[in-house]
Amino acid sequence: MTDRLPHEKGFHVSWDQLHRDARALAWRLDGKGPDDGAWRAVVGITRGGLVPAMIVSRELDIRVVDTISVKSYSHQDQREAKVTKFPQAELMGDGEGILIVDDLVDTGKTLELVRQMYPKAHFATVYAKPKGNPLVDTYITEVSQDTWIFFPWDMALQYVQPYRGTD
Ligand SMILES: O=P(O)(O)OC[C@H]1O[C@H](OP(=O)(O)OP(=O)(O)O)[C@H](O)[C@@H]1O
Ligand SMILES: O=c1[nH]c(=O)c2nc[nH]c2[nH]1
Ligand SMILES: [Mg+2]
Repeated sequence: MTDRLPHEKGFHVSWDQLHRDARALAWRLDGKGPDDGAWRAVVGITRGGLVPAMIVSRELDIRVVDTISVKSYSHQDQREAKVTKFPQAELMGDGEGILIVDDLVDTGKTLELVRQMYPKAHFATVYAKPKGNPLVDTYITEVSQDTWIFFPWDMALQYVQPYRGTD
């Protein structure tokens, strides 16, 4: 595929870069929980949030890990998000002391939905675009709205032609 995406820019993230950025996110969150700085649990938003959620839970030694599954549907130009799997209700309460982690926030539709359910949770993403920025409490790197972030699980190493081409 040589056509450009409808986004002007691409931000290609390697596994190594993602690992470093997710670690930086964990360190920023360290000691910031409401109960003597501690967090009760990490909840990853599937699927992209699972990798940073695992890294955060490992760095901060949080052993309680759960997931919430959010599926986005496109109806004409409107994106609508729906929860298809909930985390444990007794664990979550109103979200107090819970770290909810995703790989990125873009339009904010996903976090908007999850925030309505757990208003007291702390929302953390590795990357953020300006539209979704107000919905996230902590993030590491901001990219412009017209940038598409390519994650390592969506990419593979492949041959590219030399800049000057071949004979
Ligand atoms: O701020 P938004 O506009 O809602 O976009 C951000 C969400 O979109 C992507 O997930 P996606 O729904 O593509 O599913 P996936 O994580 O399973 O890949 C990404 O992982 C975020 O969860
Ligand atoms: O891989 C992705 N990159 C993005 O920039 C993005 N925005 C929403 N959903 C996304 N998925
Ligand atoms: Mg996602």
